Amino acid sequence: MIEVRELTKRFGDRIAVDGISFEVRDGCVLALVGTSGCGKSTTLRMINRLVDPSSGEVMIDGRNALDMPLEQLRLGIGYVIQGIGLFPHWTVARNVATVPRLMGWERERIEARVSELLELFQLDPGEFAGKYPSELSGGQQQRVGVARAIAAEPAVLLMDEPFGALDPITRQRLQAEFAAIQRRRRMTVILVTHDMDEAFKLADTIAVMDEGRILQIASPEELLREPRQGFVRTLVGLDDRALRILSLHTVDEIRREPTGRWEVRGETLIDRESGRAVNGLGAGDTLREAASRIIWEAVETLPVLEAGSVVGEVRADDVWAAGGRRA
Ligand SMILES: Nc1ncnc2c1ncn2[C@@H]1O[C@H](COP(=O)(O)OP(=O)(O)OP(=O)(O)O)[C@@H](O)[C@H]1O
Repeated sequence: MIEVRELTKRFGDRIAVDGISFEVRDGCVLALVGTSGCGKSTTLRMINRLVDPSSGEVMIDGRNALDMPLEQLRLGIGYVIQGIGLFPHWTVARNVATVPRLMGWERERIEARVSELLELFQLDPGEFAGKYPSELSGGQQQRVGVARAIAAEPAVLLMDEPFGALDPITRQRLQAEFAAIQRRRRMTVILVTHDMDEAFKLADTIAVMDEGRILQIASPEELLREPRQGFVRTLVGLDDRALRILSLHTVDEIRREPTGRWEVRGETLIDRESGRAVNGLGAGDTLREAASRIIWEAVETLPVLEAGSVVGEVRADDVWAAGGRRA
């Protein structure tokens, strides 16, 4: 658990962070979002004490981070920075092994961990372990940066624009990989981003910052349904909010029992009512994907498939209701 209380940073006359308070519960992801210069990075850097707070407190698992020996604090916190920050003269393996080495892990354990992480991030250890950062693409470097930050399984992970400066496809892939790892490892994460979609995708809670203050801190859905101020409304993008709300929910949440209208013929699924072949939805698909498919196929109902058999169906009305204003 991370607790930040009345944290303030002044640079000369300028207040970069202005008395902010928040908590991140164990295993949760908090996203700090806001426009450039609003104090996101400074907030993050005060937590691992790369920046000294002017006033306020940071508590990590009930201990005051400002009183902890610096090395002990930093070794317990994974940190992914803007622009990657890999050591250029070290191989990928050595970069990933940085913190485990500092912690004095046995050699075999380090090697096993490095291989495990490279595989997790789809970097074949045989091919990549011995390469240098300059021999990698931007996306590969970014993966190594994230692998390095989580190598020693830190309880706390701070990420500053970890997927910035990537093409949209690579960014989405990395976000999905990170989400899958986070589901398994349950680290306590603070993610700085100016990309609202990234925040909606990865965070349990979003804090919207402006001029050093937190304007609103809420779950993604609450922020979309009840943005408190003009700036939050602009940032959240009200025009897209129905679709964004749909992307927070899965087919599994609204699926009904299947009726007898679906017939499996070999590899093909037939809707007996229309006589047309249809593609089923997966239980884990988002309602945004379901909505898109319903519109594209111009149908009222789509089947939900699991391992080739129909396990449910989704009705268009239920999808529209999930994305709409609640009565
Ligand atoms: N070392 C420093 N000395 C003086 N001013 C600083 C320093 N670091 C940050 N600032 C100022 O503090 C304010 C907040 O900066 P910060 O980097 O935290 O913003 P940010 O929201 O992370 O922005 P970005 O998304 O552009 O990185 C800015 O006005 C910045 O110019």
